[in-house]
Amino acid sequence: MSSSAPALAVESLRKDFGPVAALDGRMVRVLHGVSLRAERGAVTTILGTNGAGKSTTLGCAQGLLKPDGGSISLLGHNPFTASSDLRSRVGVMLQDGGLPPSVRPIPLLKHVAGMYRRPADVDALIARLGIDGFASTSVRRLSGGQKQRVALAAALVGRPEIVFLDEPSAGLDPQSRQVVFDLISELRDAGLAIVLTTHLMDDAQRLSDYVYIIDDGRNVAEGTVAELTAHAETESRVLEISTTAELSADDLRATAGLTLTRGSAGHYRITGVHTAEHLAAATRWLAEADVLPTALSMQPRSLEDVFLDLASTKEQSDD
Ligand SMILES: Nc1ncnc2c1ncn2[C@@H]1O[C@H](COP(=O)(O)OP(=O)(O)OP(=O)(O)O)[C@@H](O)[C@H]1O
Repeated sequence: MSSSAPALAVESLRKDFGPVAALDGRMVRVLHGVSLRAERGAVTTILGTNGAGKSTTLGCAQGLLKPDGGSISLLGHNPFTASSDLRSRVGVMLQDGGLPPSVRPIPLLKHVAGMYRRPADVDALIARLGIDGFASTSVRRLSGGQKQRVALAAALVGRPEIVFLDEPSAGLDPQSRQVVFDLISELRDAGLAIVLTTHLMDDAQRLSDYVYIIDDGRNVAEGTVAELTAHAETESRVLEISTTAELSADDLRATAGLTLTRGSAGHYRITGVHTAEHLAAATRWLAEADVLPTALSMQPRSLEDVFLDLASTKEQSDD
């Protein structure tokens, strides 16, 4: 990562909303001091469960919401008071696209490009993202994945120095997803600061140079993917199980601190396997349930496991 000033520096950010009628007209604090940095030439990912405060943090970082405390530097400026000059150096891709429904994608992108002093090569971007394949369809009639590609192109067309991407691969088929991943990697290598929010842990694990996990408006963990999973790797494994039998998380809960989660159909994961005795307890539990799996395998923990652990720790402490 670059040693120069970060493209985005958020320090001890606080944000209140309200007054909230359901709280007798009181204000509600949703950010309690979030801090993060996004470097140039890096993908910085913000992970958090629904309602953790990701959108609020990014709304403040983009100058759309006024913070109630802390500080934000976006390309060296306060985004809430900065001039439109700063906006032209920042790209934003929203989850719902925010695109006008009645226009066709190519005139739209050319129009957006016309608003910038030194736009990207629009035709190259259109070809790269396969937008010419649905050029005659108005935005209203595009599929979710097609809209995503147009929204990504619109965020990049001004050749921003920092770009905010909200779920950039949502709704994309595997081929388009790969195109988007390759483009993000190239832009990162060219020095762009990329701030990513996603619920897709595979995306986060594959793309991120640095990850912040926030929960309930606070930082709970940060590091590279390797740092976040390495410590876990030496301490714990995941037992992956394939079976046609129905396994119940409730039945396992009392067993040696093991946790069962259901993945895709017929696939389960048991986390909390720290020792050989834990593994024996897990297989004993399967035997007692008279389940002979079609496949069993031990895996290192993924970013998703780290994230789920942090989220479940929070749920337990809320009980
Ligand atoms: N205008 C508002 N008034 C009151 N509360 C709000 C407002 N906007 C957001 N909140 C609350 O702030 C908290 C954080 O919301 P935020 O949208 O930032 O979460 P998020 O991490 O982006 O969630 P998601 O993954 O669901 O998009 C939530 O509890 C939400 O209900």
